[in-house]
Amino acid sequence: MRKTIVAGNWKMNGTRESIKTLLDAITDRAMKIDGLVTLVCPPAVYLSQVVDQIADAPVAVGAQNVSEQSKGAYTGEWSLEMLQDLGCKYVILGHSERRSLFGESDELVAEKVAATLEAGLVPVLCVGETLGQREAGDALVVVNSQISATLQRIGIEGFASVVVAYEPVWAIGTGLTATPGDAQEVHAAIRAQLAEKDAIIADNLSILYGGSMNAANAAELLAQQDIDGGLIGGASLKADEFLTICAAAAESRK
Ligand SMILES: O=C(CO)COP(=O)(O)O
Repeated sequence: MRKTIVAGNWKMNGTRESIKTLLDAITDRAMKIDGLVTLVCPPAVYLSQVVDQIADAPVAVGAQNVSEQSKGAYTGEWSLEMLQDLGCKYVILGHSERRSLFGESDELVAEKVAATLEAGLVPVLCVGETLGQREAGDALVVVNSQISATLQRIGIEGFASVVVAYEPVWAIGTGLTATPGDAQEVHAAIRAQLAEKDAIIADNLSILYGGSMNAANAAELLAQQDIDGGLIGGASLKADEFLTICAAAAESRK
């Protein structure tokens, strides 16, 4: 059975104080429902604070990135072992901001996914096309090739423990959202690509949508057959918006 996952990617935002306030509001009202995961991904420097504050609340914690290296002379990086040590369960990998601003290639992202699986954490593998690629009619080709790079590295069995997030680059932080139909088309194409290798693994894979998802548009997106949750940026910084999306996700499981 697929999990429904609502993940807040806080990106590079917050202070100790603002994160405490936001998290208090989320943990107060987070729902404990079988198969529903509420996930927050704070900036790395605040991971420890967030893990401590969550205590027994039904909220999981993820990092926004990790090194593929295990330890040593990698100034500015952090390792999977460190994330494990903190009690972090998920890692967002291959976000389009990492790909475009920090030069992360498909191959590097695949390497990070493999290392994350090996460490027993759950990778949230992000894929998505640019506006130019969509306008050229290449959205599915681009997304399928991003998935292929990781598939080659970890094999289909690896996808039994991966979460995929489809985030069209043109929808991130722009207020433009993919129509439910367009998003569903890409989600179905990702699932079909993996189903060619293993139908059961593909069917159990959670595929999240990201890109200007908010309290107003979440229910319609989440109602799509192959949309199993959201990876939320801006709207995850407001507790009410985020919790409304979580409630829509809970409703979509019924
Ligand atoms: O990049 C995103 C989540 O990873 C989406 O960001 P927005 O929700 O701000 O568009």
